[in-house]
Amino acid sequence: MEDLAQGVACVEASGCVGQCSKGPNGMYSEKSGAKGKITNKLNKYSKLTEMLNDVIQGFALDDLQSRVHKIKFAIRREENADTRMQAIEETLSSFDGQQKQLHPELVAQMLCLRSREMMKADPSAAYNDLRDALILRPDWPWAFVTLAQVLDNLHMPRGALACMQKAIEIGTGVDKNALTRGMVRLERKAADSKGPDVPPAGIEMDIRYIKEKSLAGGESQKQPKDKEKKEKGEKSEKSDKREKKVTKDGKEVKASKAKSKSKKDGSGKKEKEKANAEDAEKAAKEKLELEKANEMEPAAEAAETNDVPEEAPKTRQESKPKEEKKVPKPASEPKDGAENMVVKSVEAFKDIVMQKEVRPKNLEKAKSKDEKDKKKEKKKKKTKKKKPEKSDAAAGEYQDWQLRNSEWANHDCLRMTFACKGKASKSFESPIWHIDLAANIGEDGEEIQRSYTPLSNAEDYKKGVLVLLIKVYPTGKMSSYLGKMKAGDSILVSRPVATVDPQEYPEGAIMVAGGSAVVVALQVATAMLPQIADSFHLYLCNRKQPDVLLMDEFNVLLEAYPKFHMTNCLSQDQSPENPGGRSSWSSGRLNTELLSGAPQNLKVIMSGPDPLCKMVAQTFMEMGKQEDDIACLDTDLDDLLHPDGGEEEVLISKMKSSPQLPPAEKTEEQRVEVPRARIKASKSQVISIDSLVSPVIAKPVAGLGLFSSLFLCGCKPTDAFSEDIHEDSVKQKR
Ligand SMILES: Cc1cc2nc3c(=O)[nH]c(=O)nc-3n(C[C@H](O)[C@H](O)[C@H](O)COP(=O)(O)OP(=O)(O)OC[C@H]3O[C@@H](n4cnc5c(N)ncnc54)[C@H](O)[C@@H]3O)c2cc1C
Repeated sequence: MEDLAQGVACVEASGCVGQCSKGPNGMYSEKSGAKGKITNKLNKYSKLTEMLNDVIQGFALDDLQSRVHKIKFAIRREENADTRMQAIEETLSSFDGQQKQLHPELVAQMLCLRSREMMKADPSAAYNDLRDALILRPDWPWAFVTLAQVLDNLHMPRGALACMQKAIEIGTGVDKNALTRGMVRLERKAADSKGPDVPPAGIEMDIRYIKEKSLAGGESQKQPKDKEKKEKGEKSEKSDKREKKVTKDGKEVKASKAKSKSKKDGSGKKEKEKANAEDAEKAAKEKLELEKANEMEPAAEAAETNDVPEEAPKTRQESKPKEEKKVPKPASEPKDGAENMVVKSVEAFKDIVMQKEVRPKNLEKAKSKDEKDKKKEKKKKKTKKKKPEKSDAAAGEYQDWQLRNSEWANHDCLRMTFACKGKASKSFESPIWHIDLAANIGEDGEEIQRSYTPLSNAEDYKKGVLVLLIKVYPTGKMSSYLGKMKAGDSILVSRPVATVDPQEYPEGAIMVAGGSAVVVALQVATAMLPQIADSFHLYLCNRKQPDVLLMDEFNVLLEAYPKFHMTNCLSQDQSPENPGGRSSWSSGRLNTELLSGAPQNLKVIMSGPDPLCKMVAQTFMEMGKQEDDIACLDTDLDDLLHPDGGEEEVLISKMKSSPQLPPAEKTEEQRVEVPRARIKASKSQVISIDSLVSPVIAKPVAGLGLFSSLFLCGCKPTDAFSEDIHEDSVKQKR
């Protein structure tokens, strides 16, 4: 979304918009922070562009942008790594010069995608791609986030931290809370490493902002200088060695001399020289942009010798001819129209970069003003002798909760009790709610988030108590991690998040729950039963009798509410002989006959493994229900019912037959100053308006006030619950 909105809107992360079952959702509002128009099910490229069209007047993409964004959408969802890489390479090589000049952001985005593919196998290539992406888009937070991952993989936590800081500082299009959590882990790593980062061979730390922080710190703070000196010595030795070339007669000479010799020999062809000159001009300009935009390490040796050392920052322009600074500027002597145009667009791009460069300074000013204001505020508070309010999790942050106790509720379900280490949030948006748990798991410390519906209630949460019932899957990332937690261990817990809005079910509902979704079912039933006009029908699906949990609680509700009907389905077991209570029991899988027993005017809520939810949705649709009448809490219903998706999914294969991207439609003259909206996407994001040059649209955006906001709720329903038969086919969706 952020890529699509570039130039017209900044996308920022925020909290949930409370419609998880219909997510991913997008929300646009006129005032930052206030809730506004929500668009549901933003799970297709076409739906994203539809929403932007809808809320941002004047939003438009040219053919090239549309095509590349569709390809990116498809690449991100493609499971086969080779296919992804092929599509990326094809797209990158299909950009022509004009397209690159007109849409540098698209090239940067593709480079970033490629670096993600290569970060494990070839981190130095991944680094170089990101470096090139940052030449094209120096203020793109996502490139810094990706660079952080690359440096983290290279065991360079300080450099990674600097990248994360930069991404947070720029702030658009990233989930700052998630990044802050990532920083905690990196800080730990940096503390453990006790010294400056050590860049491995092949990584030239040439982005000064990152380099300074990466090579500083710890006990060895003094070392970097010596080390740098030493490195520099080694470097010039190295570059000296590299400069040496072997002439025909077998003598080693300095490369520059070798070149002038070849010139004297008359071996250099005129065309080659011209091409070299163009390359050199381009490379010099790009290097200049990067130095300015990212405070790149100036190539000291080059300044001295007028040569660009071979180990100078590598763009994919490959090698740079040594005489580049002596080359007459093509700009002053345009040979033909096309050449002139390219030079012009380079200049135009430079202007854009320079303009963007101004932003951080403005930000700095704003920041120092902010700091002054904060200081004033603090002073005021001091004089009033008021303690500063401790922040809670209401803003969407996670808090540390400590495991106090855990016990097995049956053969695979753990009942876990947590206590909040700080002050727990008191803001609840719905009586049907859940929390998200987040933890860095596995060797890579990958951040995993999963949703869980507490057994304990809202009042308990406010007091800082949380009881969860967790079904532990041996192959499940989060559940097996939880299974290994010991009393005293901590985990990050989100503020309460709305799961469904009971107001949308005034008559009642039909609910189908598989396995551990029993907790969700109990909460939904408890919240809905007192207020519904008709009835509530629960189908609880398990494999065997010992899997069935919380029947005491359900029996209490069955006693209290005659409008509550419950059917227990045991797919691999007989019904119990004397189950007690009002619930009915059925042996065998849930089927059409059982489902048709519920009143067909009621809407459906499902939670469980994908195959179960898919079967239930299809059955109800055959009975005449619309997709809108069915909510799936775990997986996007559209994905379940139409797994082959839309046009973007077949785009990668189509690309092979027509790899050439369409010609760019707009010239740089068509770029105009437009107000920049601010988008909020969630796990959500806010749009604010700055004035930036937009490469996206030709018309100024009208009608957006200074605080216009668009929230994008990424509350993508997570994977399914266990319903016996389907366990292995459940795919992680989050
Ligand atoms: C609103 C909401 C509330 C939820 N509340 C609870 C709750 O109270 N208690 C609870 O235990 N879970 C709950 N879940 C499910 C939970 O979020 C996770 O999906 C679940 O714990 C599995 O995550 P994992 O990381 O362990 O498994 P993953 O790493 O995501 O999955 C890896 C493998 O584990 C197995 N597996 C994982 N999940 C399932 C499944 N659901 N059914 C069958 N096999 C599976 C599969 O073999 C799968 O391939 C809830 C989900 C939502 C959306």
